[in-house]
Amino acid sequence: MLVATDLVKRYGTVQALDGFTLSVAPGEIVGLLGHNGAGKTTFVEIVSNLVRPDGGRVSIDGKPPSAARGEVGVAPQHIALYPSATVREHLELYGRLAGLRRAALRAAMEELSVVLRLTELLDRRAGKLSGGQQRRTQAASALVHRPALLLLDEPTAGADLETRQAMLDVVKQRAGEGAAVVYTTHYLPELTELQATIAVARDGRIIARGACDDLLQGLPGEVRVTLDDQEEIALSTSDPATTLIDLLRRVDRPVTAVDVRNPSLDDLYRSLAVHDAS
Ligand SMILES: Nc1ncnc2c1ncn2[C@@H]1O[C@H](COP(=O)(O)OP(=O)(O)OP(=O)(O)O)[C@@H](O)[C@H]1O
Repeated sequence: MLVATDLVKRYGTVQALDGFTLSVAPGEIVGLLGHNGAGKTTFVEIVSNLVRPDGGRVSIDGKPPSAARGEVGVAPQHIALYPSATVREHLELYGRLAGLRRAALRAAMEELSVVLRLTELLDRRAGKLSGGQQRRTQAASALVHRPALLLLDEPTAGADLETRQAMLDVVKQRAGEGAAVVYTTHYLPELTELQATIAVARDGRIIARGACDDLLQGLPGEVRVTLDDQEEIALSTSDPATTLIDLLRRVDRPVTAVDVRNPSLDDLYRSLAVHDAS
């Protein structure tokens, strides 16, 4: 669905993208990770036709971004709503811009209002909504025309639990219906919940890409055993089960608690030394 190859983008002396390559299949959710400044937003802006690359190619269902705008839904990182327009007016505007009319527009608005918990807010002005309510309105505006490609740039930044869950639900639903999704986030557990594949960006390119389980293979997990006098033994291991059995054989005091932690996305992130560079 989305194929981006060797994208290059410079801003003066800053190399925002430096050979950024990423493909997303229909129905796939790609969790795009990376430190601040890694190039994630620049990539999203190029695919949404807001920014022109200096080099490389983007194909959306075989078309360049300029010819594929109707197939793309974008929820930018920063809130971009019209403060004096209501939630309903936003949905109508974005739906109409994408060619939806009358019954089809009403049905799309109603469905999204339910799933993004906006029904009670439809006649409120966007400028008067809370941050989470604005996030949901922004996502609804991106989704109303059922785009085949969804670009969600940190859609849950600053969101409370209800907003986060609504966002995850709608993303799963749309991917289940065949949409390709690029989902940038710094909250790694969301990607596990979304069963996303992972792409890690660093310095303007993708340095790791694949299924979560494959990327985690071989990374160390942790085994933690607490003894009766509260002493704790913690071992880093790539084979937690065997390490635990060995450890339990060796300790000669009563064990009061055992904790086995398999490698997580946090460990992957750390192993790639992806630190917040801001
Ligand atoms: N319009 C611009 N003008 C100048 N520099 C820019 C512009 N947009 C992005 N950059 C620079 O390009 C680099 C990549 O920025 P980008 O916003 O793509 O990173 P990001 O991975 O989305 O970061 P974050 O996680 O903070 O959102 C950064 O060094 C940034 O300062």
